[in-house]
Parts: sequence; C-alpha cells; structure tokens
Amino acid sequence: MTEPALSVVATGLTGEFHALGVLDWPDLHPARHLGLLYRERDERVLLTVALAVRALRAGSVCLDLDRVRAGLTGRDDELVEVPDELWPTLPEWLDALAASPLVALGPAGDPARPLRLIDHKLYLTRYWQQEEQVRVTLQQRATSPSAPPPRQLDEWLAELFPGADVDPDQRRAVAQVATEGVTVLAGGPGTGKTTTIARMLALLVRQGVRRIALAAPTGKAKTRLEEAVREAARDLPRDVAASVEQLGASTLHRLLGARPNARPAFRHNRDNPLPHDVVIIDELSMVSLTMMARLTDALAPHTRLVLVGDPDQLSSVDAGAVLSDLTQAAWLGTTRGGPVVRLRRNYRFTGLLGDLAEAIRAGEAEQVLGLVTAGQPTLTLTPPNHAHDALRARVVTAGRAIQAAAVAGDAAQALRLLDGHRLLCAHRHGPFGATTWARRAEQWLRASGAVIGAEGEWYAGRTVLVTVNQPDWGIYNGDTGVVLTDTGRALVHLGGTTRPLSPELLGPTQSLDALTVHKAQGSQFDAVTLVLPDVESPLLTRELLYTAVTRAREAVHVIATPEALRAAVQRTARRASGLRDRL
Ligand SMILES: Nc1ncnc2c1ncn2[C@@H]1O[C@H](COP(=O)(O)OP(=O)(O)OP(=O)(O)O)[C@@H](O)[C@H]1O
Repeated sequence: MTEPALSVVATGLTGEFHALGVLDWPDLHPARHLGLLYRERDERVLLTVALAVRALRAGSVCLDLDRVRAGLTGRDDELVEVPDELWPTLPEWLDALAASPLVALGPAGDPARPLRLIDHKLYLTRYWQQEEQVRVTLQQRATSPSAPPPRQLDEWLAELFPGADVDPDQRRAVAQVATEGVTVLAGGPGTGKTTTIARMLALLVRQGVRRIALAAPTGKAKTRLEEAVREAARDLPRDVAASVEQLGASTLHRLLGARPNARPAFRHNRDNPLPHDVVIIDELSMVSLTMMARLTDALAPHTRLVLVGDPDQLSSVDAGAVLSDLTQAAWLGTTRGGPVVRLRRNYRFTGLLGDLAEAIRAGEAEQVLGLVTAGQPTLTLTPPNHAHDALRARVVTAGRAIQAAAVAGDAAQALRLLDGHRLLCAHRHGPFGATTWARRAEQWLRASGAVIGAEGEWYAGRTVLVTVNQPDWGIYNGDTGVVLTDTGRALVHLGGTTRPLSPELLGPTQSLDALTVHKAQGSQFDAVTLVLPDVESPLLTRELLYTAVTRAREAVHVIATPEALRAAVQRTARRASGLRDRL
C-alpha cells in the first residue's frame, strides 16, 4: 500500500523510527501537524511528540524518557532494537524539549502549549490536565478532615458484621464510607468486594443517605453489579435489604449523562455536578484516565466517592491505569494512612485456583508451573503443538450442548451453558489470535456434525457477543446470548434480559467461539482455556494471565510453552503515568 502524502513526514529521525516499525502513521501525523503549526523543526522534539502519541495508543498517559528504550515493539508486536546512535542523550533531549515552543515546563508552564514536561515525563497537555484533575480531587478528599462518625456507627457495624470471624478489612471499608470523602476498595475475585458494597449501602441507608449512585464502566459490568448486589442484600438485616435491593446500577457514561455529538459531551460536569451524596464505581480497573477525569470533574464537594476493583487485572483499553496507580500511591499528606482498603482473604477460591491466582499475583513463576503440571484435571498446561487434541473435545462438547438446548427451545439452559467454557486469547489476530481460534472452533463444531449456518445466518445455537451499546433497548457492549428459532423466526436471547430480541436490533456482533482476554474482563465461566502467545509477544504479561485465570470458577487450561507461561508471570505491564508518584 502506498501512502504518498505521508512519505514527506517519514524523513530524518522520525523516518528512521518509522522504518524500524516503531512509529506508525497515527504517531507521525500529529508530530508533523504540531511541528508545522509551531514551526518546530528539531527532529528530537518531533520524535518525542510521535513517541508520546505512540505511548498513549499503547495505554501510557505520558512518555517516560527514562524508560522509553525498554521493550519497544514494531508493527507486528515484535521486539525492536533501536540502534543507540538514534537516541538523543537524556541531557540533550531535555534541552531540546526545554527550548521548544511546543513544550510547557513543569506544572506552572504555559497551559496553551500542547506538550508539557514534568521531570522526565512528557505529556500531551490534555492528559496532564486530566491527571491533575484526578489527582487534585482525590488528594483533597483524602486529606480533608473526616466527617464526625454517626453516633450509632459501632452498633450498625456490629449488626452488619455479626459473629466472631469478622473480616477486619471489609469492616474497615464499610466504616470508612460513613466518614471519608474517598474510599478505594481493592481486592481479587471472591474477596468480598460486592458483599462489602452491599454492606456499605446498608450502612448508608441506616445513615439516612438517599441519593446513592452505583455504576460500572461497561453494560455487562453494570448488569453483573446489579445482580450481585441484589444477591448480597439477601444476607442483610431485613429492613435495609429491601432498600438495597431496589438500587439499580448504571453505566458510568449514563451516570455522567453522555450526549453523543453534543457539547459538552457529558451533561454532568463542574458546572452541573452529580446530585448524589455517594457515588460507588465498581470494576475501576477498566476505567480510563479520561473517564476518571470526567467523573471527578462532575463530583460536588460533598459527594462521597467509593472506587472498587481488582488492581492486578488488565487496565482499561484506553490510556491510564488509574486503580493500579491509586493502590500503589503513597497518598502523601494523608494522616489516616490513605483511602485504600485491600481485601486479602479469598472466600470463593480456597483450592487450586486460588493458589494459582495468588502465585501469579506474587510473580512466583516456578510455583505457577508446578501447579499447572501437577496432574490435576482442573489445572493443565498443554504445549501449543498438542493444542488441537486437548481443546477440540472441550470446544465440541460445550458447543454441541448449547446447540442441543437451543434447538430444543430451552433458552434458559442454553444461556447457562454459554458460560460453561470460554476460549480466551491474548491477541486478536494471527496464529495466537481470537479470530484464528474462533474459525478453528467453528470448523471443529461443523466437522462434529453440528449444524452451523452460513456466514451471517441466524441459526439455532449461534452464540452472540454484542459489541455496541444501545441503552434504549437495554443492550450493552459485552452482553452475550444465543439464537433460538423455535418460534419460526430467529430471536436472540441475551443473558439478563427477559425478552428475546430480533437480531437486527443488536448492531454488529461476533461469535463467542473465542474472545480476547480484554473482552472477557468482568465475566466468569466454569472453565477457561487460555491460548498464550510466543515468549516474544509484548502482550504476554502477568496482568493478562491473572485476568484470564480469574475468569474461571472451576478449571483453567493453559495452552503455552513453559517458557511463555514463565515469561507471562514475570513480566508486568507497567504503564507510564505520573499519578502513582504524585499522589
Ligand atoms: N466476610 C465474609 N464471610 C463469609 N463469606 C463471605 C465474606 N465476604 C464474602 N463472602 C462470600 O464470598 C463470595 C464472594 O464474595 P463477593 O462476590 O462479594 O466477592 P467479589 O470480590 O465481589 O468477587 P468478584 O470480583 O468475583 O465479583 C460470596 O459467596 C460471598 O457471600
């Protein structure tokens, strides 16, 4: 493919990085544009702009000049060695940036300039402002004096945490919500985050707080939160349980009043803050810095904020690693030890799966390998060259059971079976990618005698993943379902909704035959098979492995070489940001 108009840009230093595959056109365009606008010709500055844009596309909020050389990858995600002579030395680089009309220096630098250098980190100004918005809001809340505790606090806590075996961290988190402007509740799956949210809600009801918002970043996570809170409410004292059960959740976009194609893009902002007394956000690991900035911008000074999630999971698709940053920050200036409460005890996984998740989290590669090669049927490791034999039977059994239930017109059973087994991949494309494995799974099913319709056909048993939000229909990106044809026409039954829908309403969908780990975030399955890429792949990280493994309730099957599995445990996906260091 020729890109004539752009060949002009790819000269000099940026051209060299482009030739190596490190910089792509979406990185070079803004660099060239800003260079022309500000009459900046210094190649080192233009390179920095392009690298900063590239860093953003990879999830980092800024470009960390101290670490920029490590782990650079090319267009096919392969590691690229950039020759030393192409890199400016750090002092020379900092001097060039300091002299550039594009760059504001330090927190007080000219806000009109498009880039900002903070220590050795280079930001696009917009992201610097977002990071500051989040930092200042959270720091103010964490350092302002606590509200006086309600007189009956101990009594209420004793009612919500009866018995001798009380989880002290859960109790502390609930108590904190009664008096603090911000609480961060962090814990892995099964550590009781939802249980704790339900108890927080009960305490707030006792306190007479009425305006409570419960939200999650995706439609799927919102539905799950609503269901989980309703279930956890059953264990609450009867008179508060009813109020807690009635609380609906919304997506974060809906809470903030997203208005497509309008200005401002969100109805709630500093000029029109949210009317709530308490705002609780679940699955915070999936929230990008930009959304977090919008949320903090829309908080009234009196609104208490509760942020909940698992900081060891993969971060948001867009730039930022907000929850991970919040849990690693020192929370300077706080006298009460900061707002973070970590839940450590696991109430759901007490067996091998719990051990595996913990070993991954702790970075214990040999222990992880030991667990998956100990001969347990629920934890296995299969080398890629034997993947077909191992996986085929699992895919065919699960797929045929779903189809049998769908053909028999049993939607409830088909939906239950949908979450029986999920094939997860790190990559979207290529030999280790979800699209490749989805095609393979479909071939296996067809060869087994399952009736798979032609491309685009809505046949009974076809599985569906919704990929766009349609709040008016109650349909959200990430919803899953299955097609039934027993009424004489194809209808899609989605989990969590009662009414089957015509396929045309769903917008673009994909099959559930294989998904990326990112797409499976926020869901759980009985068994997970995880296809890991080569040891070289930059997507092979501890966060990815942990997220995939913690999707499983009963069994995890990994398809990888021992070297790739070891590398995944040892490599952490650290995103550059300043939030962690400046809080
Ligand atoms: N303090 C506790 N004592 C006994 N059981 C508990 C306690 N806390 C939670 N549980 C139980 O542990 C299980 C997991 O709890 P919960 O769903 O709240 O965890 P979670 O962190 O929200 O998990 P996930 O992130 O997977 O949704 C539930 O069955 C819950 O009833």
